Amino acid sequence: MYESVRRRIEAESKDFPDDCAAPTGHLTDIRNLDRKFGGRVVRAHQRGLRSSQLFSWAFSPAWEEGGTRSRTGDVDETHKNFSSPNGVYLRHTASGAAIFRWPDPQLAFIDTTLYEVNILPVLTANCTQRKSTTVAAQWIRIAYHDMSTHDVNDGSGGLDASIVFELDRPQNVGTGMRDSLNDFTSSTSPHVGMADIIAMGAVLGVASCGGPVIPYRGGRIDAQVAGPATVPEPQQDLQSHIDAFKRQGFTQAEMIALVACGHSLGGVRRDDFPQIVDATAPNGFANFDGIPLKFDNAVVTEYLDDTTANPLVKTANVTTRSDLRIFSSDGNATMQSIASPDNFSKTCATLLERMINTVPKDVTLTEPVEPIESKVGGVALIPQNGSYVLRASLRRLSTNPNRVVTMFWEERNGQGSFCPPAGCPVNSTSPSVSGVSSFAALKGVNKFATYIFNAQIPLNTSVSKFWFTVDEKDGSGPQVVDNGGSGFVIDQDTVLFDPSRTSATRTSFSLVIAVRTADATGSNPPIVSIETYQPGGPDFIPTIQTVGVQQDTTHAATDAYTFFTANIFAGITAIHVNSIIGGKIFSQYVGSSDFRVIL
Ligand code: HEM
Repeated sequence: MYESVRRRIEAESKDFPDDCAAPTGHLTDIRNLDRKFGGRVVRAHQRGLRSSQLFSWAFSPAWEEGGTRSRTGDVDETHKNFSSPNGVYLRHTASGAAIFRWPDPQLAFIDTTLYEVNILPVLTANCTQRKSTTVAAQWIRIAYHDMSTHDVNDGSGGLDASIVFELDRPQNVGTGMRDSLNDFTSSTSPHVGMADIIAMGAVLGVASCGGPVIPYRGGRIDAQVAGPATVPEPQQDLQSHIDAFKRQGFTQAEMIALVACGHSLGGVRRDDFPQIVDATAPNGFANFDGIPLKFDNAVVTEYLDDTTANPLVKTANVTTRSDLRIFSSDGNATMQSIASPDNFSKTCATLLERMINTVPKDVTLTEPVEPIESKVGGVALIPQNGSYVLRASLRRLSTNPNRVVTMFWEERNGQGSFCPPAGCPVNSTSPSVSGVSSFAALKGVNKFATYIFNAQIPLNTSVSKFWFTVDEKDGSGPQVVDNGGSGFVIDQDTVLFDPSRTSATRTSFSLVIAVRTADATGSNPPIVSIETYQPGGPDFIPTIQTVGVQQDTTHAATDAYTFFTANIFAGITAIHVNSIIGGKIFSQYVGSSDFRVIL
């Protein structure tokens, strides 16, 4: 199936408009799909994106509606790319923060990874120490090295995870690179690749050591090949450093400040640079400043008052005193300007944000992703015991014991025949209260409250959409949560991932897909396959595979559905169910966060 769709993309790509029209509507063919993603499907393909990755994008919209790669600004905001000289390509919205329109697996995943109790914030919590340095220092260094391939002259390179192909270069010496990628790889998903996670690492690392909270945007695209070998090295002369930073998009003053910001944490390892760190250094490690567990201005003040032990300033090997040459290159003017804690923090916030947003010119980043106020997830429509069960959850950013959350749904068939005009109401279970990440706490979020719904829906009416009201019982009245007006649309009920019949062992999943029997038989048998996403192994490159799905009579045909099963490895973290039924393409994405919730 993928081959044929790929051929169609190639055949038809020449007359795709290159504008950013993003029509809504059903996904019926690949042409619409490409338009829906503003031409990105074809452009990504033309750039040589692996077709497997392309199809992860292409088939990513859960329930077809919404469009996963549609950025949060698509719905109601201005739609313009701004580029700054250093290759920061951002789409701006009037509101300034990303707007979550379910299903948007990209934003949902970023929110989960940054703000829920998750592996990345935990790994760097309270500026965790590791191998004489900190996790945060390792994560900031890898982000800079990955970004260093950017060239403002042609917009190529930048933070694109090309580092995974560059690890053997002397510029990237040190265990910190592989340590970091090992930390990151399980947190990737079809919509948030390694480049996005590297950028997240820098944001989380800085904040975890008491540094500024840098806004996080997603949307980077992982490179498929190595970039140029352009990471600066300590033995190079000042002019080559000025030239390198200029090519990356930073002026000389910005170079001075950015190096100071980066070298606020961590230090130099003797194993990696024996010519810089001598044998007397404790544990073979020389810190850049006297407060290595804090992202602060000590690297600047110690340099200015000459109490510094920064190895790149003081090493006996004059050739490798790169920080000294850089810091003093404008007569210390820049270092003096960032000597106060406040100026240091503000300058570093700006420059580090620019660093992580320095991306190849054809990448458009989302708006900053703040904790999502009303996050819908775990949605599944399951044929069961003579009706459907519609499962869904609504996560709110605070708890309130008085709050009443009600779900409403509307029929797909025979509208008005079953539900009143205001929709069929469904009560939630008592909310489950969960903790937040340390990063969410810095944004003022202390607890999540999640409301779970199980709506019984007749098979003959089915469901077209659902929405919620949230009443805080504080006199302000119920607030409608309806996905920006569209409701949470269940686009189709022909092919449904069935979590209730799916089973898991320690090593595998037996995934069950329900196909409506009327469409599953006859002369046009359904074609169902599952594309699976498994995060990268030792090479840090994810595996995307297509798995065949067989009709499975161990689940007796019932409730107008026939069941298909695929056996997949338990290490899979996301799936796309792709099918052609009666000549129509159907797609359902079940992302990592929902995989956990639904199963
Ligand atoms: C001319 C530019 C630069 C040079 C020559 C340079 C050089 C170095 C060297 C030699 C190390 C020691 C690495 C090791 O021992 O394995 C280091 C560490 C580090 N660098 Fe830079 N660097 C530069 C710019 C930057 C920038 C711009 C950043 C980030 C904004 C940065 C962040 C770091 C961090 C966080 C570490 C500590 C890593 C750890 O402790 O594991 N560096 N740098």
